[in-house]
Amino acid sequence: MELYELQDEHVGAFRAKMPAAPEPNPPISQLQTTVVCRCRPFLDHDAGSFQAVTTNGPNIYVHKEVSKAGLVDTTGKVNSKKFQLHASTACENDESLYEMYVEAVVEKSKEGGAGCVLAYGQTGAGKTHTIEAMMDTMFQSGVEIVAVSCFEVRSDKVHDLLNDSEELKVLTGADGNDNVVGLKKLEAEEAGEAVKDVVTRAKALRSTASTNANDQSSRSHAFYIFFLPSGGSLTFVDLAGSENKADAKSHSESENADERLKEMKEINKSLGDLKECIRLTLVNSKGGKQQHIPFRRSVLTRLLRTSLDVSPTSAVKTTFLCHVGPTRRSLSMTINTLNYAEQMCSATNAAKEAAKFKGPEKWSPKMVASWVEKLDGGKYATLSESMHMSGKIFQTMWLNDFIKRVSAAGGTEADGNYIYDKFHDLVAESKKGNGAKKKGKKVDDVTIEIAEGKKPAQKPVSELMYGAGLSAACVENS
Ligand SMILES: Nc1ncnc2c1ncn2[C@@H]1O[C@H](COP(=O)(O)OP(=O)(O)OP(=O)(O)O)[C@@H](O)[C@H]1O
Repeated sequence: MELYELQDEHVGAFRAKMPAAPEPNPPISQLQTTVVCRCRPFLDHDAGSFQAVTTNGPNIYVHKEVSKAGLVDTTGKVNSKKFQLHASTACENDESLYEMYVEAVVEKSKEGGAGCVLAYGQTGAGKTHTIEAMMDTMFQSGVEIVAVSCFEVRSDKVHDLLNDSEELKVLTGADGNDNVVGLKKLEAEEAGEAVKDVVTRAKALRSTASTNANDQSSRSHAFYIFFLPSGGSLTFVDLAGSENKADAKSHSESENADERLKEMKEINKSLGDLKECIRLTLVNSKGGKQQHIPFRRSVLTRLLRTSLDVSPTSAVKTTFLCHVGPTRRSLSMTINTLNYAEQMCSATNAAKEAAKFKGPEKWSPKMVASWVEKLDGGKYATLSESMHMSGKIFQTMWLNDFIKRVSAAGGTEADGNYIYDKFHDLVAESKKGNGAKKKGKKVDDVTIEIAEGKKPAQKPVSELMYGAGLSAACVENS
């Protein structure tokens, strides 16, 4: 028996012992940003390498051979490392994948909102396969499309895939959003061909090349934008794959070696910028000192900015489909992809938690009284009864009036000063985004309620950048 077969047996035993994954709560379709891992099936060229990825609901395990002092265990033992996203899938067919993770995004666009489905991951992991299958399934399901635009981002420049790869500029509008200017928007009835065929034509113009990992590797980031009768839009993004040294080696042996290597560096740079934005999005969503997120570092991150908004009130409903290869051969890239996917997922979850936090100025009278009761271990508990006023009233109250109130309840001037200062500190804190989340700070166990059903008004798609639907002003009709 070959070693990889023994290793496969150990992975099989690991899978057999795995408990059933819990149902996602809340259901995936209710998330504004969803991060899913898709592991592509085994292909002929994977032969000779063991199955290094196990998917089980939100849990993804990667497996690596056990080795001691540089020697691989010859009995085939494997070690496992766990990652957690919103969901994961291995052998799901394309239709099921669409139903589970893409249909809700399409529905949002049908209602007039903005949706984005984005494929991320290493080269050869199946991004193009998935994005094309998701678009095809959408066409087959009869979604009505009124217009389409397609472009690619190559070497930090935008090229119109419906207009002979014409180079276009990205400009920042008065609203701060970045838009591709002059992009061709082909109306369905004007096109004289089905939208599906328009997309096929656009795909043919996209730059591809052969690499070690993939015969038909995409050398650019492709954006396909569909405009729906509701005014909503839906964007499918097929990112170029991140590459490792082995792929770089194949480039150095190819005919256009210099060009290929330059291309690879550009792709890795833009993906590096994207990773940095994801990393800092996580830092910021955890509260604490807010960091500058360098969205402007590359055209890719400028254009993905609204789709990277992980807050539950984000204007764009987004599904990130992170792709990994199934074998041991791609393990280091798989771990890298999952690390960033996990950061994105954590950022989404942290932003959701942060949104639950209600600043003290929004507290009910009961919450204010409860806070005073527990302040400094109950030192001011006897005054809490006289504190039945809303956080809003407390915030606008003058100090002398507050002290009078405290004195009437039997407190001292110093008590009044102290409580007044503490409350205003808390208001300032929450405005900085730190709120109750900041380490060492507690809003003294006051129940922080979620402002249910109070979502900010959705911006009309026409005001948003491409990811949320191309700004109508910036798309030139054919
Ligand atoms: N779910 C799948 N089912 C069957 N075949 C698949 C699947 N995913 C990927 N493949 C096959 O794997 C190969 C690589 O897939 P694909 O070109 O989509 O990778 P990619 O991630 O887009 O790569 P690159 O970044 O290099 O463009 C292709 O031959 C594709 O047909």
